[in-house]
Amino acid sequence: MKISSADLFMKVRERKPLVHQITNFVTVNDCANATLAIGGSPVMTSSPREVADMVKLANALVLNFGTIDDKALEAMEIAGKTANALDIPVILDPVGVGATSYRTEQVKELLSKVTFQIIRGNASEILSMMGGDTVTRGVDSGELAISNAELAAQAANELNSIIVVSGAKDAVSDGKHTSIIDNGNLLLTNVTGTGCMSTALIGAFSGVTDDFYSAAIAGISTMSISGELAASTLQKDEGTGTFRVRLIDAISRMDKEIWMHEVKLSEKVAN
Ligand SMILES: Nc1ncnc2c1ncn2[C@@H]1O[C@H](COP(=O)(O)OP(=O)(O)OP(=O)(O)O)[C@@H](O)[C@H]1O
Ligand SMILES: Cc1ncsc1CCO
Ligand SMILES: [Mg+2]
Repeated sequence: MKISSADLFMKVRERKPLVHQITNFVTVNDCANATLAIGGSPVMTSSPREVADMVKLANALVLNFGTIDDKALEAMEIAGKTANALDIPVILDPVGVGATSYRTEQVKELLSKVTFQIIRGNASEILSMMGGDTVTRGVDSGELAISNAELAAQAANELNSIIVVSGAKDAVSDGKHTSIIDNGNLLLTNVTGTGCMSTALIGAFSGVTDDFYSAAIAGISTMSISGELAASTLQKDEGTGTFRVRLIDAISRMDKEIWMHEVKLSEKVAN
């Protein structure tokens, strides 16, 4: 598992996958820059009249619930169905699901129409997608009793998708295997969109392989390791603004060697 994720860095930079993202207006620019930094090519378009044509050109599709409205949801359904028909991987970021009934109902609706190869969210969002008691506050995660690894494994079985639960420890599961990534830095929670950007990275890696488990690990671990590296460069008079810029620097410098040196990845077989 470790080796196949490591090999994806070069593949992304060689192939420059086009990652079509229907995403939120808060973090759209950061997601485009994160995609470029890892070697992908972003396109962020959301008109229901255009998305079917755009997704046909794409290597991966990312659907992000951050600022959904009825028009964006219409575009997501069209793009998602088109991608499914063409075997283009679809990745969901269920931002804020659990906070309001609109988000929770609409994500269920979309799940019934579109197949997602990977779903990445924080623990509250993933729990809410399984019908659990909601602890999502706005777009941030609350405290849960269940570990991210257990949650990811259960959600993978229930939702029939590879699940990434991000947090202090990130977990990736296909329901049979669960991997834990013990990288990260608290500063990642003080800059908006680090979760959205990690989903964009997962999209880029999914555009160059059909090993979506390895793509999910590569994407989320790139964000967590880049957070550590960016934090380690901060001087006394620097804060979250500089951190945000250094984060993109670290993503743009990430490669197989750095990743192999920094990643704290453990794999276990669930149940
Ligand atoms: N307590 C923590 N300590 C260290 N790293 C963390 C912590 N919580 C989250 N992270 C890291 O922050 C990144 C984003 O994950 P997070 O769970 O905060 O996403 P999110 O809630 O969807 O964020 P957003 O909605 O702002 O985009 C991941 O790389 C994750 O590992
Ligand atoms: C702050 C915020 N609100 C809606 S989307 C978003 C970006 C982080 O998910
Ligand atoms: Mg999020």
